[in-house]
Amino acid sequence: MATPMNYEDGEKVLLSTVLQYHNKLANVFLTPTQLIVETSFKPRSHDDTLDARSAPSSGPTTTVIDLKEVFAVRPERRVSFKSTRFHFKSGQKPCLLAEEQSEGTNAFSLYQIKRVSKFRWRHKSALFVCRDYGTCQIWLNKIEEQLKNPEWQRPKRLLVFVNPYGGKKRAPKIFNDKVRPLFELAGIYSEVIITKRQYHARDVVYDYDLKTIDGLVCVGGDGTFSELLNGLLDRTNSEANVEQTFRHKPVSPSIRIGIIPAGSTDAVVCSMVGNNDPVTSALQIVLGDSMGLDVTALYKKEEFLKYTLTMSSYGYYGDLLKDSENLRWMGPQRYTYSGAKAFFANRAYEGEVSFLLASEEDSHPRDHSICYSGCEKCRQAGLKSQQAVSLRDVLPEIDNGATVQDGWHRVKGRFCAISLATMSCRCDLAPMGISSAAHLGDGCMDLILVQECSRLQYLHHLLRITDNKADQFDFEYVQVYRVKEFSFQPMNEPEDADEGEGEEREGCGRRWRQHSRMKSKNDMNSVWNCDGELLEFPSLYFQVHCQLVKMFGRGIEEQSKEVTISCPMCCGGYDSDK
Ligand SMILES: Nc1ncnc2c1ncn2[C@@H]1O[C@H](COP(=O)(O)OP(=O)(O)OP(=O)(O)O)[C@@H](O)[C@H]1O
Repeated sequence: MATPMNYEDGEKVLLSTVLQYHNKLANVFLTPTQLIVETSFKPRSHDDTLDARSAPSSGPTTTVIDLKEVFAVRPERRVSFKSTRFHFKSGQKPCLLAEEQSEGTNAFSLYQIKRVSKFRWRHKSALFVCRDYGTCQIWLNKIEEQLKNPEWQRPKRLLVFVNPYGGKKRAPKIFNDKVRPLFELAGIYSEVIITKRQYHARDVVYDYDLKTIDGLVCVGGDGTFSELLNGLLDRTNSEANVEQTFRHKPVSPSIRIGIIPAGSTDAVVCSMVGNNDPVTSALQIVLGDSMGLDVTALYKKEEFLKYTLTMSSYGYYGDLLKDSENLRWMGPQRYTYSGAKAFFANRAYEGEVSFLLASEEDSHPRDHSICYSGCEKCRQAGLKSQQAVSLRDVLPEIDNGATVQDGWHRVKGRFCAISLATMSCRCDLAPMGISSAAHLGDGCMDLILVQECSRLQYLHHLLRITDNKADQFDFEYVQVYRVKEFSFQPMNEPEDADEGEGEEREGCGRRWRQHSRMKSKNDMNSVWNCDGELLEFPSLYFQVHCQLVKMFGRGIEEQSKEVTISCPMCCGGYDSDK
């Protein structure tokens, strides 16, 4: 075994030996963050076990494996050097081959992610063969040690909720076939709870001993995630003695949440990853990447109702959801069907919207800046929010008939749709999202107002949402603002609202209730669709909180990076697609 030294880039070399890598001999170096494989066989002076004259004369290839993208190292069955395809001339075999008789395994595999297509990840393995058992053990131990780098915050124990009811009811199969094997390979222990009813995940999270786990994972849709998030935030606030009163300051939970998409819309995952591929999401959890996600607190007038994450919408999307609730048997197709019905009804609702604009430096919904992994806007916003800097002082001029008072802007009118997007809300039907330039962690919401218009005009707007290159806001009857707070007052306030039957439970300063049963008795009004939950009370107030929750994930990668092991030899590696 060679003595420690520095590699060419200055990184400390922890181990260096000649190993066999994809049937070729290679100088292999382990640093704290990389495994460097030099397959041009030029033995270094530190390795005296090789006969330099025996080096094959293939061209030089250096492969750098980023350990941040390696999630497991595992011993393999012993590999006989004789069975490998060396073509050394007689008398030129390197002397390490003579040690093949020793006991125990002499081979290990390194499991790392690979990018197979836009935003989709899979994993592959690379086999390394050592001269003997002892060398193999040293490599295994040293690599395992590096993979435990505390900065990478990789989870070891997870509490997983699997919703067998949402989407196409495939969550249990997705978890067992695609996710569990990856977690096991990465050495993650997961306690699995199959949800048995609505709010099951929320109730468990409220009481579970969270100190025993490194993260929460839900296998389901946006609704399942919303329940989990609400349970966690309620609990965190309660433990910090924060009453969830009007415009309260919620406390950020220390535990992270991951989502494996298995719902109908999966807008959170699509907005965070770029697709709703369960394997990609599982691999992002395994790697332990973290990112902050904005959360919006929702109030019925001044009474706190819940936290939302994706989109809250009144009018078209509210009517659509209300109609689709009785059509769950249709699966995700119900949204297309109910969407068509709501479109032909072409209703507009009267009311007044009030909003507090984000400051100019927070950017604009039409600035075409997509929130990619490592987004600078979100990074800056996260820093500002930590420093508790108020961004409400600078308010730009706005047009479209809005009046300004006390920093609040007000627009009265009749609206086909009023939507608030806390994130871009990508999904199959809206590949770039409801608001493509919305950010995941900038502490802002995009407010989209579609004034009363004809069916044809509304269709133009809707079609542009499905077109990933078009600007869905470029119409005189559509206005879009980046806001921090928002409220809606219908012109015909319902006098009486049925507070609903069903489950109630004391939460910190509020009563958990099946909000969907709150019924407005006024047909002049629409309903709110908040994260896919129906709220039949029109007067709502929203306030966004910058990066309130920490998620497992890294955001949408701007462009497919090169495959980490970029040499022809790795093509024979194990492919998780197989
Ligand atoms: N065993 C169960 N039986 C009935 N409902 C359940 C059960 N487990 C969970 N639920 C409820 O199912 C609801 C819908 O789940 P989920 O949001 O995951 O799927 P979805 O609505 O199809 O997807 P999306 O929200 O992405 O459109 C959740 O609100 C959850 O409370």
